[in-house]
Amino acid sequence: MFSRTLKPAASVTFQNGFKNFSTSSQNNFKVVVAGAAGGIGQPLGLLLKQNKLVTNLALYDIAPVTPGVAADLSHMDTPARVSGHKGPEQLADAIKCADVVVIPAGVPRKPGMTRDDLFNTNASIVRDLAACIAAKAPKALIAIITNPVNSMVPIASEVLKKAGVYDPNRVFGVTTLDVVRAAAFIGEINGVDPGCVSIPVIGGHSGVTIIPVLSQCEPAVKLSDQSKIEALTKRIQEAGTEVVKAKAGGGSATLSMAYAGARLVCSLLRGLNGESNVIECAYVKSDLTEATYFANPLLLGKNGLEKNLGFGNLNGYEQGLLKAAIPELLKNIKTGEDFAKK
Ligand SMILES: NC(=O)C1=CN([C@@H]2O[C@H](COP(=O)(O)OP(=O)(O)OC[C@H]3O[C@@H](n4cnc5c(N)ncnc54)[C@H](O)[C@@H]3O)[C@@H](O)[C@H]2O)C=CC1
Ligand SMILES: O=C([O-])CC(=O)C(=O)O
Repeated sequence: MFSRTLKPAASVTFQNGFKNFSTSSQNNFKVVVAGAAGGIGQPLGLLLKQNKLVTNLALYDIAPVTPGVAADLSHMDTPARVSGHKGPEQLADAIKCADVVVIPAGVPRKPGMTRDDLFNTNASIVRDLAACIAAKAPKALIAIITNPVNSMVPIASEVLKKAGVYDPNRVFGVTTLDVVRAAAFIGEINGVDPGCVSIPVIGGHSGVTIIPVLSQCEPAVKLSDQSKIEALTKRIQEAGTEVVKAKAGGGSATLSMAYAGARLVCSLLRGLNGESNVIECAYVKSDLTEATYFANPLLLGKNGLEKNLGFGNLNGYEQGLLKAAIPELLKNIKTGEDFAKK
């Protein structure tokens, strides 16, 4: 559907379509949504049920409505077979033989909270899900939506390490919404279809760790004034809070997140399916900076992360953003690792 070029970090095609699948598709992937009954989980299930690469869609949640969500989606006339799994005793069945597990399980923010305020509740949820994935589907690609993403990815990674099945190429923190938002805002500024905007967003997924690399945007952002570039950067960094405030206690972004999550899962499946030049930004184990996890454009393939494409040249302003992000990322990563090692 969309075709993008990401430069200078990569000069390959960047695609986010849900429907443009190669005719040689393997078409038999099992995708698990853990947290499937929630604000993100339900529309994410709706989008994944329409993905022709998904033949088996397993919906897991602890909420009583879970079998109902599965029954509801199963009436759609698309090929994916839907199963519902409610509660920890049905988790192993949901996870077994998964190709991709996407995790939106956990509590969202209310106004006045930071993503870090969610850590205490969400850390054990992600730890326990990761432990089950390690046992039942150790080769699955894991896409973590749950906040704080910057700490949840290190937790899942440590759990997989302890179980002896860690593969850094298979664990992704979902930062796709930052990319989607940046493209939406720039599309509006430039007066173009946001689907034609290619913009890498690097770093992590909270406040100052979200670094839109506006100097690499294609087409170029039509803002000449540095103060406007800074205001746009700030808006992208604080876009989650913008939604939290607008929902006034009713949670955080769900629909745009489901859209972004479905895009990443689709790209992971296209990579698994052998398609070439599939590129997405995500937060992964990294040695590009001092931070041991970092988000930037990645080439996806049959084993998950095929090649880390780096982040190319940053201008002076962006270098300053990176400098501000690193201490925060280091702190978030340590919090996650310390929790998992307890
Ligand atoms: N990475 C990103 O860009 C974004 C991340 N988020 C995060 O996604 C998470 C989910 O947000 P919403 O869907 O709005 O929340 P929600 O409260 O609507 O849904 C969460 C779901 O998780 C389920 N759940 C809780 N504990 C569970 C467990 N142990 N196993 C399985 N399911 C469990 C709940 O029953 C509920 O159905 C939050 O942590 C939020 O901050 C939200 C937006 C963007
Ligand atoms: O802001 C939040 O809490 C949810 C989130 O991560 C986002 O919308 O980017």
